[in-house]
Amino acid sequence: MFPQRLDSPQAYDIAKAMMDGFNRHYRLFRSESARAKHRFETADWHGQQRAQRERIEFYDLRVKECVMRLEKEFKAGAQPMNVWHQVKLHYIGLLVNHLQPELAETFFNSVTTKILHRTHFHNNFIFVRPAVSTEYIENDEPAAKPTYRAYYPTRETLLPTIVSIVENFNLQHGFEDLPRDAAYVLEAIGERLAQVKLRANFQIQVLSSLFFRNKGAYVVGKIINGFIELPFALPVLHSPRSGKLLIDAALFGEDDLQALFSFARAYFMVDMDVPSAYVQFLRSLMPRKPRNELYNALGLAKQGKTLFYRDFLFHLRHSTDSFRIAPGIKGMVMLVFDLPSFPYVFKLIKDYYPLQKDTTREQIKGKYLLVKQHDRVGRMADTQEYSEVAFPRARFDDELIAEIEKFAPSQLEISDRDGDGQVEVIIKHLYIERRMIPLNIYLQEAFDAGLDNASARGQVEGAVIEYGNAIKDMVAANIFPGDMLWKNFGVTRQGKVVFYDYDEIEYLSDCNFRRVPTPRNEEEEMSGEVWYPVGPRDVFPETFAPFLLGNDAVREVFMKHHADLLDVAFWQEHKERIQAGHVHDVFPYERERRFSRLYARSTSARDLPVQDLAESHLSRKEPD
Ligand SMILES: Nc1ncnc2c1ncn2[C@@H]1O[C@H](COP(=O)(O)OP(=O)(O)OP(=O)(O)O)[C@@H](O)[C@H]1O
Repeated sequence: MFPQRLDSPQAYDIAKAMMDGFNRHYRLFRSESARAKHRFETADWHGQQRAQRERIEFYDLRVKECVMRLEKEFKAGAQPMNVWHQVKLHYIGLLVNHLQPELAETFFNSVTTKILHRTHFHNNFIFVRPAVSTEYIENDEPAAKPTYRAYYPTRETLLPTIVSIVENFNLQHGFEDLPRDAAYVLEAIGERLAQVKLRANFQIQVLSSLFFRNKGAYVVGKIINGFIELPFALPVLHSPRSGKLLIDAALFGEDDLQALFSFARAYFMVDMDVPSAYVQFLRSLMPRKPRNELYNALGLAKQGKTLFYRDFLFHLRHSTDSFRIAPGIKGMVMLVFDLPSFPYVFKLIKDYYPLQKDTTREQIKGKYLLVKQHDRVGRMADTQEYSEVAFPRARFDDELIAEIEKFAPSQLEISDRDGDGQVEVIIKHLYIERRMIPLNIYLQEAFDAGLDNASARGQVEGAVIEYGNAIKDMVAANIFPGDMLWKNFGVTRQGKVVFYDYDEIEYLSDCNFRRVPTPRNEEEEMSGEVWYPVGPRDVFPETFAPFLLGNDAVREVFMKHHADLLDVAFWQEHKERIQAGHVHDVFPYERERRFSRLYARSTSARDLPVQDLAESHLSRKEPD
């Protein structure tokens, strides 16, 4: 029970020190995100990638600092429960006019659980649910930017409005030809508005900060007319020709936006006063995207993790199915399980691996961390790392328990640790990621349907093309997946192929791509074994074929679209380009969507023949 009197002389000071710790964290996080604009303006791509990587570490560093301060100044761990209750009440008081209360609550939880030991009883001390609302928060200071701005164009003023939307971001680097690009955007919008009556509330709402990632900056907003809302994003890039800025494409609708904000991409850098207001706005553009993934996409991963866990507990209460071993071929190093009614998988590192997997728990964790910090280019699933996760024992099927007892006993505790009468399965360390359809299962479904069936053939063709594209995107981003078997890739809701098996991943620049040497004698030639010496990072692309291309239909599509993946020169050239310092372009939309493909850059969009514009309408959507 909470005390009715706040009589501890130290409680306020502890709460205040904790709040100072959070404020320092958010100040540093925000200024690093805000500097993305300058890095974009000056085309400092290596700097942008470094900052994206380093910012991920900020949170844990600040939590550690804060724990140390509380221990040193207040002997926080030795304070009685009564004082901790008061600390929480004071902290809630400090949250009332805070602009990031939900993040500050999560920070409180992180610090408190480090100081006090995690038990059910201590749920009283942390924020299991938010105590302070995030609705309608705005920074009222005169110099503060609003979360979004509204523009009220007419049909006649749409073009200058688009120009001023972009100019208002005040980018300190000139555009190649902004009126030209605005005309392209206008064409794209015009197609959607042509037959529509403009209503009294016709407006364009645009988030006040740009979204930066890699070599791009994105304007994000929505067009509102009557009861219709149309989400859009405009990618701004540096032109490879002139070095000046240009709007590269116009993305519209929920699917385009989902692809931009995909869990398989790196996090954005956005200068935000009130992150919850950004999340609320983004949620109105993508209502089916869980809030935890939006926080993740904004680089606020700890908040993402907190929300995910709350959603998960809520889902557990409102479902009755059981955790089971995930469908597909079992992993050699990872033990994977899922809950059928819930769209995520849970992965734990096994205690034992077969001989061919020469690795350790620490090395595997290192590979997962590498992926987290690297640009995932839409091709590598993001994972959230959890420790000491408790599940109700009654919801685990016995086969799964037996599997964990056999392969990962060090990770398993089955007990009523918190003494509430409910036996729990407690897993020491887990990764959680989005569930996909394993590519081998996806292909098998098509084979089972019979390849004389056009849709099954299309499924194989699409999957094999996407598989090769996924590898090529990773290669461009300096990632060699290591194990490229079909089973290590998954297919997302929108048909995109994404990699998820990270234990053998390497930087491409660390690999040696080699040809298989010519045998020197008959004995070598006839040998069924590898007779030539192989170094730990040697890769022989011509040997991929037997593992991948056993099926004729698959082989035909693969050889038509991706035969270069079997050629050592392909890999070597990419390695050299990366070593020369080239930073790849990542387009979170199909290349056909680029204005440079749709329209000849030199002509004004208004001069284009009508069918060219109509074609742009037909271009395929980028799947997520
Ligand atoms: N995100 C996911 N969605 C759906 N199924 C998954 C996912 N991740 C893993 N799986 C399933 O679990 C299996 C093992 O996962 P994973 O490939 O990560 O383990 P591994 O031990 O690293 O594999 P390997 O033995 O190839 O090294 C996969 O083959 C797949 O069937």
